[in-house]
Amino acid sequence: MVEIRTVGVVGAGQMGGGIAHVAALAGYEVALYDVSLELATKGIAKIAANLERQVAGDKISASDRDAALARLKPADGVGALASVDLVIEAATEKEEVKRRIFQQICPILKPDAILASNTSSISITRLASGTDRPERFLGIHFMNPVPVMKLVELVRGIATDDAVFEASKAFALRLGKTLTVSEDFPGFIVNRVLMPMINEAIYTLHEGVGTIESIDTSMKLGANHPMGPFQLADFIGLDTCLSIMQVLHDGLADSKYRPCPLLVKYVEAGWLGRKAGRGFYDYRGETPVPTR
Ligand SMILES: CC(=O)CC(=O)SCCNC(=O)CCNC(=O)[C@H](O)C(C)(C)COP(=O)(O)OP(=O)(O)OC[C@H]1O[C@@H](n2cnc3c(N)ncnc32)[C@H](O)[C@@H]1OP(=O)(O)O
Ligand SMILES: NC(=O)C1=CN([C@@H]2O[C@H](COP(=O)(O)OP(=O)(O)OC[C@H]3O[C@@H](n4cnc5c(N)ncnc54)[C@H](OP(=O)(O)O)[C@@H]3O)[C@@H](O)[C@H]2O)C=CC1
Repeated sequence: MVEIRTVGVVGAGQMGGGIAHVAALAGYEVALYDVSLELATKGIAKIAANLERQVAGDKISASDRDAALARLKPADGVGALASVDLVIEAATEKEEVKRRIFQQICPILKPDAILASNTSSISITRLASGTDRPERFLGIHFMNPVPVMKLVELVRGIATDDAVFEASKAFALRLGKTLTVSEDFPGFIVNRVLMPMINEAIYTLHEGVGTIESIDTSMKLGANHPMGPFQLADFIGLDTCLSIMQVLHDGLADSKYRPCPLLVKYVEAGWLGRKAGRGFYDYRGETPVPTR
């Protein structure tokens, strides 16, 4: 069986940071790579703050935190990925961005390194075909926030080796996650179900059926969701939500997946949700205020 000891994470945003966080806590040496050393270093500072939250909440000890931080290194260039056993790509949900990253890193990786994508929706088989290692490529899809959410969806491409799949399974189990396996179709399981719900909430707003607050309250108190659909969309990132809807719409060729024009407008405005300070809510004040 292939053994994973060291991990590289590409993309130091909310998901890459979360993946690096849980991998370091589980004992893996982790290199965190982004377009600049500055962004990778910023990502590690965010992880330190989230580890601190877990110490404050008695979820981990101060020595667990220190040990995890000692295992995390910001990468100064792709060379830092040359010795890792597993790379998890968690960059922006755009196929061309991911393809460019794979072209850039594949020549540097060990020939037997496993390459995984945390994509929310894009075909694993298609991404794999743009690499030098379709047999050693798969989807390892974490949920946000990674340190809190229990699920990891595993997705094999048409060519994924059994040994690679088993090693990835063992890795995710060592992180304490519960696994589901999805076939490689647009949005896999979670986003095939979740994202049309969020998109429908946006249509419900767009058509004037309810306000942002009334729709969020309805779904929290009426369906027991921990966050309303607008809070959740802002949390995920509206650019990511739109990209996922576009993958569902293109890949399944059914008009029921058409992205709501209001979602498109928010993304075009750069109102991408919490990470941008504004989305369906404005986060720049003391408390979030609905933007319509
Ligand atoms: C788009 C995709 O491809 C797939 C996806 O991920 S879809 C999105 C899936 N995620 C969801 O649906 C999240 C839904 N929301 C929730 O479950 C909850 O609102 C939440 C867990 C995010 C926050 O819960 P909350 O009770 O409102 O907030 P809060 O009290 O601040 O946090 C709960 C706990 O999580 C911890 N936490 C939250 N974010 C954290 C982070 N990034 N790192 C570490 N710990 C974190 C907090 O420290 C807190 O721990 P304690 O209970 O020990 O204090
Ligand atoms: N948000 C969510 O709830 C979830 C997202 N995902 C998936 O995880 C992936 C990342 O999402 P998320 O973390 O939310 O997005 P973010 O926007 O928070 O982070 C993406 C990161 O990737 C970086 N990046 C962009 N291009 C490159 C590149 N060429 N090389 C290295 N890094 C790059 C971005 O840098 P810069 O800011 O400079 O562009 C940014 O730091 C996506 O595929 C998404 O679909 C999966 C599960 C849940």
